[in-house]
Amino acid sequence: MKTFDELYGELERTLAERREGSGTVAAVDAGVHEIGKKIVEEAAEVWMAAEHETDEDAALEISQLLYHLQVLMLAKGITLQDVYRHL
Ligand SMILES: N=c1c2ncn([C@@H]3O[C@H](COP(=O)(O)OP(=O)(O)OP(=O)(O)O)[C@@H](O)[C@H]3O)c2ncn1[C@@H]1O[C@H](COP(=O)(O)O)[C@@H](O)[C@H]1O
Repeated sequence: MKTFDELYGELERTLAERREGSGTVAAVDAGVHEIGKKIVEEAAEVWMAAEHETDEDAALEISQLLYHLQVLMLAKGITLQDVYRHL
């Protein structure tokens, strides 16, 4: 288990080191357009799981959406602080 901030730090390191076999490296290399499409897909899966599946299923989909949002943040160079100051 890890927190939102811990995942962001891990992904930062993964990208800096361009870790072999990393889906995050591949996603960032694919670019913002492709990441954006994935975010829309994951958001729809969150909605469907929340309406039609279990809370555990919804939690899983939410975790995937959060991951892909972080991938977009890292692709754009948006930090946690950039986001948190709007919360
Ligand atoms: N938390 C996540 C995470 N959540 C979601 N995903 C990605 O999102 C996909 C889930 O999307 P779907 O349910 O649509 O599954 P899918 O249709 O098979 O998706 P695709 O593989 O086709 O894109 C997964 O297959 C992963 O590619 C994640 N990929 C990585 N992480 C974490 O990120 C860290 C770095 O991972 P790597 O970059 O892969 O080393 C590790 O701690 C991982 O646990």
